Amino acid sequence: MGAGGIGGYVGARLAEAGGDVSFIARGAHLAAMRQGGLRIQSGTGNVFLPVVSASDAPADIGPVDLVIFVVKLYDSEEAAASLGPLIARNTRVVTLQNGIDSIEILSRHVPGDRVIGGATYLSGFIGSPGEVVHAGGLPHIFVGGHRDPLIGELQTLCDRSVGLELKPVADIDGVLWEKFVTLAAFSGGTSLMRSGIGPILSNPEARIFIEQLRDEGMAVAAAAGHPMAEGFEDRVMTRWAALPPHGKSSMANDLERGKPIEVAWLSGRMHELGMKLGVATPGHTAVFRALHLHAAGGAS
Ligand SMILES: NC(=O)C1=CN([C@@H]2O[C@H](COP(=O)(O)OP(=O)(O)OC[C@H]3O[C@@H](n4cnc5c(N)ncnc54)[C@H](OP(=O)(O)O)[C@@H]3O)[C@@H](O)[C@H]2O)C=CC1
Ligand SMILES: CC(C)(CO)C(=O)C(=O)O
Repeated sequence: MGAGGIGGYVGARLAEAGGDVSFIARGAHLAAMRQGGLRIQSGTGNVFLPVVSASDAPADIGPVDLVIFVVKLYDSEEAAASLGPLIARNTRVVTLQNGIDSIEILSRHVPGDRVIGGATYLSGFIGSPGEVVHAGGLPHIFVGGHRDPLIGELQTLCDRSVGLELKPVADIDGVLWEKFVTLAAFSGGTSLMRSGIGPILSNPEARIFIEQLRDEGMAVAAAAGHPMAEGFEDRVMTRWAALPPHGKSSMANDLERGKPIEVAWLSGRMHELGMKLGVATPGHTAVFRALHLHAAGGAS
């Protein structure tokens, strides 16, 4: 559901590994996929699927074993409400969306015990209709449901794939919070400073700002009962260093293209939690307020 930067990439890799994958997309991207298939440009090997099952109507596809839910957060409510025709008695819905709100949103539309949280450090975007660019990042996809046989089947498929490393975990909440803190800093920093991560880390003032965002996120997470585990700062650096110097967050890419942005669920959520929990978040509050102007896309 949402065959974009992440959904298009992950779906194509699963199809390449032999999975039976249908893509839910819309607009020019859907039209191009129907006409000419789906192309993935990737440093770990390009993919071309000349014929794909793709539709904007879940009813055209019908019940499936697993839905991978990767629309933007601002499209979640509508997309989740449309999932009905895909859901059978044993269907699982795995969300790889950023932030900490996705499971709750999905659980308003799908029975909560079918919803499985997840997070990925892959990076991708739609380069042109029908083409997804894999921009690097780490290939890891963390998911809950570590004892679920369906996740076991997904694991088998990912093990056969190129470039997808599925990691089922017992504590998905911890993973989601760690991704949230890491990403809120990365997205806020690369969006507000309009720069890739390389120049930010090598400029002393810019680096202080992105590290401040990281530290504010850590303080908020701790106050919310989700302290970052030992070695967090090192893991953040490893993730940021895995991206090319010009690598930006998906939010920064969307901002540049005049698309709506997920700031309310990232720096905005940090700001809101900070107010509620009594944690100062001057950096995230500044990002949220400054980018609020562009939250709905359009104007630049
Ligand atoms: N991109 C990345 O590198 C990463 C993204 N994420 C997270 O994954 C999620 C998805 O991001 P990303 O892959 O970048 O998103 P994209 O915008 O690239 O892809 C989402 C696609 O879903 C389509 N879509 C939305 N709603 C519907 C619908 N109801 N029916 C059919 N198609 C629909 C969108 O169409 P349209 O374009 O017309 O809106 C778009 O093509 C976000 O929460 C993001 O934060 C997580 C890790 C990395
Ligand atoms: C930083 C990244 C690519 C994960 O590595 C991401 O989650 C995003 O840009 O939204």
